[in-house]
Amino acid sequence: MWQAEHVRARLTLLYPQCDIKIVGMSTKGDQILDRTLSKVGGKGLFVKELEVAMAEGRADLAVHSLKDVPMELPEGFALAAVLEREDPRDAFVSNDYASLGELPAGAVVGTSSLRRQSLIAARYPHLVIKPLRGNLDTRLGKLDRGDYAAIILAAAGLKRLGLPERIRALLDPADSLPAAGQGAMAIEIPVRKEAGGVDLMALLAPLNDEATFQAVTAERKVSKVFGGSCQVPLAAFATVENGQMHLRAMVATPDGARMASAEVRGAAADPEALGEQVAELLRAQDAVDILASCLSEAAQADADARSATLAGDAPSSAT
Ligand SMILES: NCc1[nH]cc(CCC(=O)O)c1CC(=O)O
Repeated sequence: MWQAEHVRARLTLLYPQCDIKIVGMSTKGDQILDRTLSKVGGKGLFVKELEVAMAEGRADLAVHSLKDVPMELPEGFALAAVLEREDPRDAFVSNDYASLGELPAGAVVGTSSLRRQSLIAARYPHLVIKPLRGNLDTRLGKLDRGDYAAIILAAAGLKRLGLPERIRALLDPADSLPAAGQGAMAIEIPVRKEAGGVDLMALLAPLNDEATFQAVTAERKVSKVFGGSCQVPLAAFATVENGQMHLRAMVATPDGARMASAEVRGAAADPEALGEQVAELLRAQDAVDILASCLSEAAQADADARSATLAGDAPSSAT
């Protein structure tokens, strides 16, 4: 809702004659909270209902966290703008500790992101990672209740909601490489064919931030090359300065035991090529094999859960 309000405010400044209404919606990704996103089926969960509303003409555009937008949009939809990025980093949030490095052996860290899980497991094998889902208030509530010693959240969400003081430390991208698109908002529109309608793409173009657009295009390319799912730990993060891009990416197993990482620099004007290059470097480090082992592990975990249920055990829950 904050993001939708933000886009409305920006559009109202540009087009004061427009009356912009917000249609608040809750999506599957908001509703299913007892499973990690990778188990609910991943990307698309925060997006589908909004696309249905646009297809039915109940909405003209949708505002998303780009991180939750699938790499390939369904036929008939397009991204019209990517707004200037908020802080893309992961944030360490705790009431008792100032950083991951301070946490004692056995301390419980909350995150449901496979990417964050594998990065923490690789660097801090003495910590225990437990799932954590829900909106920001729910997650902070669980931390405050003492369920976790610390939790990892996107800094962008905390900053947008006016809670920057909850951030005890910002994780250096060199240690905790952000997810593709993290911290960026995107506007999705239906590509309507009928003549005489307004050209939404052109109307929204002034909200697009070119450097952010280039960075996230490269990041999303890497993700797309490796299947674009959030069933696997994958990070891709680009910065753009003076037309030059620095793109870093990583794939790993959830336990952090196997990891491939690579970086490239080049002209920001050709983000897809840089995405391809970094993907090529990752492939040379067995990225495909690493990801295949993640997927077979996930399939095995699902099969185990199913047979446990069949055997009469309580279904496993992620609380
Ligand atoms: N569904 C998870 C999600 N999608 C976008 C954000 C944060 C905001 C952003 O990255 O723009 C979050 C929460 C988190 O990672 O803590």
